[in-house]
Amino acid sequence: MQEEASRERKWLLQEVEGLLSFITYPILVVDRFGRVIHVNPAAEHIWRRSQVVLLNQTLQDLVESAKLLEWVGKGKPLRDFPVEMTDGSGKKSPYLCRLHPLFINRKAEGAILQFTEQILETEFEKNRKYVTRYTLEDVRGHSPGIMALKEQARKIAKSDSTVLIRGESGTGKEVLAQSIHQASSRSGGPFVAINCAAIPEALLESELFGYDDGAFTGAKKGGKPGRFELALNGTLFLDEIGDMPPYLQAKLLRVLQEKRIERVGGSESIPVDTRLIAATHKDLEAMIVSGQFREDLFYRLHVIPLYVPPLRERGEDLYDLIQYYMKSFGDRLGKEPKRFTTQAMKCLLEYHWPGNIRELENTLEYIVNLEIGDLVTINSLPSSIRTSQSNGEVQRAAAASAPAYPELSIEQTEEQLILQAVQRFGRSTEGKRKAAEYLGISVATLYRRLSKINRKHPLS
Ligand SMILES: Nc1ncnc2c1ncn2[C@@H]1O[C@H](COP(=O)(O)OP(=O)(O)OP(=O)(O)O)[C@@H](O)[C@H]1O
Repeated sequence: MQEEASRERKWLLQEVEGLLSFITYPILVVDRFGRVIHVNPAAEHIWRRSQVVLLNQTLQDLVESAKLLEWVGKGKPLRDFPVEMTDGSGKKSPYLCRLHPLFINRKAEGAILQFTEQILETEFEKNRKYVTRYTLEDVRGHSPGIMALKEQARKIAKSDSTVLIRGESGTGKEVLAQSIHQASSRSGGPFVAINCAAIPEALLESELFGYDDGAFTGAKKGGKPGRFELALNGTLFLDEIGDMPPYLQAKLLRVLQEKRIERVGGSESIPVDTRLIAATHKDLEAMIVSGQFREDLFYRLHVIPLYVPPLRERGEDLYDLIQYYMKSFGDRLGKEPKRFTTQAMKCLLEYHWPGNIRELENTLEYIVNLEIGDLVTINSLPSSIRTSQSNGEVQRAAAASAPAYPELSIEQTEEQLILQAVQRFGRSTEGKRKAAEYLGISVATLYRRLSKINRKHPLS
């Protein structure tokens, strides 16, 4: 068994090395401390150091960005994070970094980093970056909160007013922003996103507004357009707006009022025709009170406020999302969808999902990857969910509220479980199908048991 696992590991490692060698961009795999644990030949080439040498280095030795290491620890993906790197010939150049987090038991333990030289970016890649992946059809869920949100989004998509999307991290704010762009008359134009928390403060201004020739040392010859200009005739998505520094808040307010920008170091006033969608998980009202966020900017952004509810308030959607991700990861990995035991499904349904849909997605990816059998049991779940306090609390609360006396017979317990499941999923045909799956019995058995219960207690 152990030999088998070791063979499998060796095989996997060779596969990974083979795949990495095909990629012409430098790639680093690092652990959560930034220690390099894997590199590809393109990385050896750019730093002109062999794999053995690079494996003894850290991210900080190779890339000039303290913030990048912070993001490795956050476990969130990043696109187009600007960094500076000194290559093997001593030349310092700007690069864009893409980060794919790696998890063990759902804890961020490292990341895969890919670097693209900014000036080497092809036109194709530039355009690809500004294309959306999601439409309103992809905003999954039928809970009242999500149905109302989708309806609101459909209504406001056509207007050009500024939208402020609020909601906890991982609830799908960017998915919603992309969907609004897709449903708008600007859908033929670019969707340009920028994460105000991910871009180092010193670079944020020039990223947003662009810069003119000679604006600062190291500036690209001929200047560079900012994201406002790149989003011409399209939508600009300002993610994590609560992290925008105060001096840029003032500048953004002016741009929103005048609909014109000036590049850093430039004097020309350039008209901008862009719809703005901002998003944040922060409490902006509290930030206004503490002087961290400008009240006038808040009201400029707050024209159309939208709120994406957290997953724990979308009980009706949870079951469908679990099945959806089970199927989608199954398809991706060439595996048949697995069934859940009642106990495992109960645990997932009762968990409080602090990381929202992103956490659910990671959890299902974990299950589909690691579960060898057809049945997902409680032991197949990440330990953090199995042992989570919320589940413990639910169990304790259930135990506390259960009548101490009289004890129920097996038949009565079964009746109760069936009635609770039907109550949870509804009495429609679809609801009964879900209830049967939740209970781990066939639909026919559920119907038989229900008619038996109905005969015994005609009013239940
Ligand atoms: N309604 C949905 N249906 C299916 N998947 C979704 C839905 N909403 C979000 N997701 C998935 O959840 C993940 C997180 O979504 P997204 O990045 O939009 O969240 P966010 O609220 O912008 O997060 P953050 O505040 O951390 O930036 C994505 O991988 C996305 O595919």
